[in-house]
Amino acid sequence: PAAPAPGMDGVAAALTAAMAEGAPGAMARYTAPGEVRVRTAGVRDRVSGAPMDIRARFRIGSVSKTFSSVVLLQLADEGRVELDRPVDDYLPGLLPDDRITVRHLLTHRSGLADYTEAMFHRTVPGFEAVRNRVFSYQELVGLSLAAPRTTEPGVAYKYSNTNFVVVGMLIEKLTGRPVAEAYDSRIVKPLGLRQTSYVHPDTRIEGLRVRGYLHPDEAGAPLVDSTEQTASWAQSAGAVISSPADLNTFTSALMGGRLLSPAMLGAMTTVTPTDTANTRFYGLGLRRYDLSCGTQVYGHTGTVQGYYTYAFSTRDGRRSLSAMANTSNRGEANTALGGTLEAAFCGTQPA
Ligand SMILES: CC1(C)S[C@@H]2[C@H](NC(=O)CCCC[C@H](NC(=O)C[NH3+])C(=O)[O-])C(=O)N2[C@H]1C(=O)[O-]
Repeated sequence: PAAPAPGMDGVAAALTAAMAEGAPGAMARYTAPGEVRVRTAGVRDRVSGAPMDIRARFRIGSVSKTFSSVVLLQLADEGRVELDRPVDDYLPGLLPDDRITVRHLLTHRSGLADYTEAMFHRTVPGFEAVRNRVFSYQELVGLSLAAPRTTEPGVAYKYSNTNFVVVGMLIEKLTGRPVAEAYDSRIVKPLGLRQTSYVHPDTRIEGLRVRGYLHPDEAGAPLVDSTEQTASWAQSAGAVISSPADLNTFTSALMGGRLLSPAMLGAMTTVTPTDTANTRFYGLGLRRYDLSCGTQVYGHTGTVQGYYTYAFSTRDGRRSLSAMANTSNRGEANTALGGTLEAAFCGTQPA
């Protein structure tokens, strides 16, 4: 019998809580030296009733921002881009303010408005309007520039998907190749992430998949199967597809120093607070959560139609947790799923 794992009882309780808040299913995978622990709950497909499966693939949303950040920081390590230079030096004329630097994009301090606020103001109509649309990067930036800037460059943190759309444009300008190739050659292949892909604008999730279910704004309205979408509204800000094991590998490898120089990883993990409680922070395309037991974990969260994701590791990369619930537009389910972090990394028992 496996050794007792008190934290995993807490993880299981968090998955159950996410389901109680409306997720059809949820799952989590925790790794520590010589240890892999898995918990699953509910279903990955409401029609077939297929049970949640730890091997299944799903949309990771903004965890994709950490993939994009790693690629850009590798280019910085190679001397091909400087973080404190204006974006305008690399993409002349794209942005209306040449004070916006590459670092401002990675830290969400550019002031560029987030076009998804208007796009998804009405959840299901907004999603249905774009789920099969293909946007160019330029179109997405244009949507942002049609809205007022949120801050002077560098002055304040204001999360915006637009920042990582521009990061994708930078990667394609600097490499001369699509971001998909950069993810593949710089992260997916070197780490052997066999369940990770960037497919745009194809709408399907190939292979064993989790179906995602979007909660409408109207209470009691039926869930919307949001599995198939181009994710073109997100692209380098949120269109990667992955699995729990690959996310464990990715965050562990990143924090373990396998993807960036020590100096660049140090820059990436240099954070500023994003909440008043001083427990949530943002670095360069990377979140830091300070947990109640004193453990600091680094990674990213994701919210894309039908999927909530958490993917975090300890600073040394020796412990990691990935968790997913197949619903969205349901904050209570997201908060419940987030309870897997405290349980896994602090060993807290269910309440
Ligand atoms: C900062 C976030 C939360 S939002 C950002 C990005 N996801 C999006 O921008 C999609 C927003 C609409 C999602 C949709 N919600 C609505 O339509 C509400 N009207 C739903 O819940 O499926 C991602 O992923 N990030 C999360 C992150 O980084 O954790």
